Amino acid sequence: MSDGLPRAVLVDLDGTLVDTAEDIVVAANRMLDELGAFPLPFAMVKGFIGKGVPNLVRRTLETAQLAVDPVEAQAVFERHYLAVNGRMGQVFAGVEAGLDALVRLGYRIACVTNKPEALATPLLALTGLDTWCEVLIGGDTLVQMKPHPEPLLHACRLLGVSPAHALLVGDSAVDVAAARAAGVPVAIVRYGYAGPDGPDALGGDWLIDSFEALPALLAEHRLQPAA
Ligand SMILES: O=C(O)COP(=O)(O)O
Ligand SMILES: [Mg+2]
Repeated sequence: MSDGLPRAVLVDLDGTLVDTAEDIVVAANRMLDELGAFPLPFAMVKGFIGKGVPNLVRRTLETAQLAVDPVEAQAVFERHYLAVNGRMGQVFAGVEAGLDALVRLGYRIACVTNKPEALATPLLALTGLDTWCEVLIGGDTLVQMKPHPEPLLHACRLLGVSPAHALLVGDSAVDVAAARAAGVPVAIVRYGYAGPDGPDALGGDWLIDSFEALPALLAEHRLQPAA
């Protein structure tokens, strides 16, 4: 039963909306090449995605045993990433149809990602996902990024929705931790970048195979849009 409050769906980007791993790994390996190191295997760099670009660059440098300034290396990574951003990245099956159904039902959508704004904004535009996402909180929009609760709380404030009346859809332990700290229910996609133990081990409230499952899940749990 609806109490007339507006409802929102907060969505993660990498591994949830878009399969960005190939673009990210290419950019990381071009950074290593420019800095004079050999490339790292795809699965290894993919495992560094989810805790923001500074963490990904730091772990890539450590693994390649490169002693260079991480801030300078990050600038190199971001230059290469901007050049390939969205080239190989694919929107996961069901995302567009699921988001479209949610918006038609009256849900408001915010993208809450640890990807910096300068990379997330063009990716949402290139993929057309900005059609449905009315708010973007990037990894550098605020002082804190996920797993801190503030990006989720800030998105809720911008959409005028209480955290308990929002839902986060994500793919990683960082998403679950941020959601728990913010008091936002969380659904985990089975197809994302969950890490070695898989999505079942993350402890989300629900596991979904596709965004197309969201309208029914939200209705069942009474996270309904305003009447
Ligand atoms: O940039 C990252 O590390 C991952 O970003 P995400 O929060 O969209 O998964
Ligand atoms: Mg993610």
